[in-house]
Amino acid sequence: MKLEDYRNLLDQIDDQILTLLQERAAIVKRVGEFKSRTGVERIYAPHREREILSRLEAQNRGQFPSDGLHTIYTEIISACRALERPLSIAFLGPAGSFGHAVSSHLFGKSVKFVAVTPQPDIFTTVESGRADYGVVAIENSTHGTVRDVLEMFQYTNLQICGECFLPIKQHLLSKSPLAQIKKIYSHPQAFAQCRQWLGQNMSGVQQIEVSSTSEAAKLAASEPNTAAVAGQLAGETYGLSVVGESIMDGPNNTTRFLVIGSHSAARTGRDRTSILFAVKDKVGALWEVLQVLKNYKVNMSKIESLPSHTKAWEYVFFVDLEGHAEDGNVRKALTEINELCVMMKILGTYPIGEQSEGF
Ligand SMILES: O=C(O)C(=O)C[C@]1(C(=O)O)C=C[C@@H](O)C=C1
Repeated sequence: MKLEDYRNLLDQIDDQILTLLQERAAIVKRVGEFKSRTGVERIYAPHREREILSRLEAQNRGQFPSDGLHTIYTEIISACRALERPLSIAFLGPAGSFGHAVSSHLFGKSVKFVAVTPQPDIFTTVESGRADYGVVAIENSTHGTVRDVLEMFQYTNLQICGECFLPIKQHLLSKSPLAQIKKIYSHPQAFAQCRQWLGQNMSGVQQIEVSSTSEAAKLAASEPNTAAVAGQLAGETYGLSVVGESIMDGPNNTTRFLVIGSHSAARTGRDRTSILFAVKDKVGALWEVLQVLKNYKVNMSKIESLPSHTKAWEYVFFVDLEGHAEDGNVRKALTEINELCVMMKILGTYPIGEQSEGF
């Protein structure tokens, strides 16, 4: 066959793909009409999106590049979802942050992005309806919990409806050569993730903490002889070069992000449930709660204590459990924990996050 013949075949395939995309779009519009008529489900159905992506990835068996399939399908669903109603997503701004990268990985490009600073304000942005969903960083594998985000869960009625694990690569970005850098901007978490490299290679250079890595990149782009510790997307967004590549101390530096909105997700079979509770002031109170989880064979993947903010030295516990809140064993365990505790709140039940490709 000649090159032209192959190209003719590709044209025919592309025509078929286009016809199918048009048919898909028409059906999704009807799904949107059905949802608004009946009110059965929200436009964004994270469990359903996960089901589609998992099914196609399993069926593909690597015949089409797996990352490519994920990206294409995220964008197909994003464009179709926008036909029902375009969604707005709040992330830690300005543009180019890791939160921005995760938001577009999860929701695709056919959404309106709303840049918000600092992270706790993402909660108020969603609560007030200025955005439909928010994406917040909750913990990092090297540096631990993002406390100001965790604390917000004590006060909000928003629900967690998704999560995503993002391998984070921090770089030293600048318009100037390394030897001329006098000041480095970054978010405190990013500085903490790169402490060793900065100590060895940039000792004596002033470090200035700012509200996000993308803000740091924006500042470094506007001032000579400055640099930012930030990710690749921030560097590309503000036209900075990589003068120190992958400078993080831990090789598997990963951040966990949560999606918050007005609802949780339905069951997928691989789910997580986050709860917050306060125990009674008595011997063994926390042990009793953990015993309930053991009895119902519910695996706990995280526990973190926070000051209760109502009384000095009183604590609330933030716990992640494996399973959906409607799974029999989880439901029974939650009922018993609720009876044992002074307060218990389900923060959300949602599909276990996948590890997204690094940015
Ligand atoms: O199945 C639905 O609920 C849809 O609205 C359709 C669709 C899709 O494009 O397949 C779009 C948005 C939802 O988040 C999930 C899936």
